[in-house]
Amino acid sequence: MTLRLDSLGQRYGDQRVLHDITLTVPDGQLLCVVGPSGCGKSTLLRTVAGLQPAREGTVTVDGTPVTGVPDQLAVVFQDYGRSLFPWLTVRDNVALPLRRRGLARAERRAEAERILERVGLDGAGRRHPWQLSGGMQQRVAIARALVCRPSLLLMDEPFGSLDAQTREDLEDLLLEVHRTDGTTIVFVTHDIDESVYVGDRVVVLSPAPASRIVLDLPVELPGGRDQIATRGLPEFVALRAEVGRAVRGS
Ligand SMILES: Nc1ncnc2c1ncn2[C@@H]1O[C@H](COP(=O)(O)OP(=O)(O)OP(=O)(O)O)[C@@H](O)[C@H]1O
Repeated sequence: MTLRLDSLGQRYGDQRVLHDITLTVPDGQLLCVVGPSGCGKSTLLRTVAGLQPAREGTVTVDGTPVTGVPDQLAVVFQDYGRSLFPWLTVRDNVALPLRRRGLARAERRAEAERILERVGLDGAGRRHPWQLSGGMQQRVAIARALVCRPSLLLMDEPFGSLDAQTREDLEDLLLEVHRTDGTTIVFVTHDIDESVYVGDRVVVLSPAPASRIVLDLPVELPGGRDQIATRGLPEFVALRAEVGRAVRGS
């Protein structure tokens, strides 16, 4: 799916949050959005998700203006603990979005198990979210987002509160999903290293108020991504420095 923002502006009352954001995310691109706290990253995602109407400008998905939650869209939030239903098993949490598809219960469960295996949670389907670690819960949230095979995936600081090892594992899981499914992904993070590691492209927003795009950087790195080797590449270090300078405004 191709996502297009055209002169997008957002405000809350008198507070101008986003200003003149123009951006095209081609089908299958993994775009990272980085910016200081409060610059409007979550607001941007909520607008793309159709949860909040654009105050200025337009958002289109495959040429159609977004007026409500687009079909084929899935969202993963940072706050995985609150996004899962504690009274449902892991498998039923993951299967929930399939209800709208009219699949029979057995089919929903089989599909949920298949996705759980893909995110490395085979065997956890009968447990409840509160019986899992934070990293496992976030895998469940990712599985639930993937179960409907979305064409557009929005992720709002999804790994922000995880320990470093779990975070790296989930970054690699995301890259694997992106490689095999070709999903268009908008990934919000405040972590500069993470943006360069997972992104095909990094967009940096200026500080509040009236945040705008101050850097739009393609990420071209040789070879496949590897947590140790990639982060040591001179190209990676140079891109990280460029994003860092843009975030700091210098
Ligand atoms: N529903 C709302 N009503 C009023 N103001 C809001 C609302 N949501 C966000 N804001 C304000 O808009 C600005 C941008 O918020 P937003 O959450 O989009 O930023 P962010 O870049 O995602 O921040 P962070 O990195 O801290 O999560 C902030 O000043 C915030 O207080």
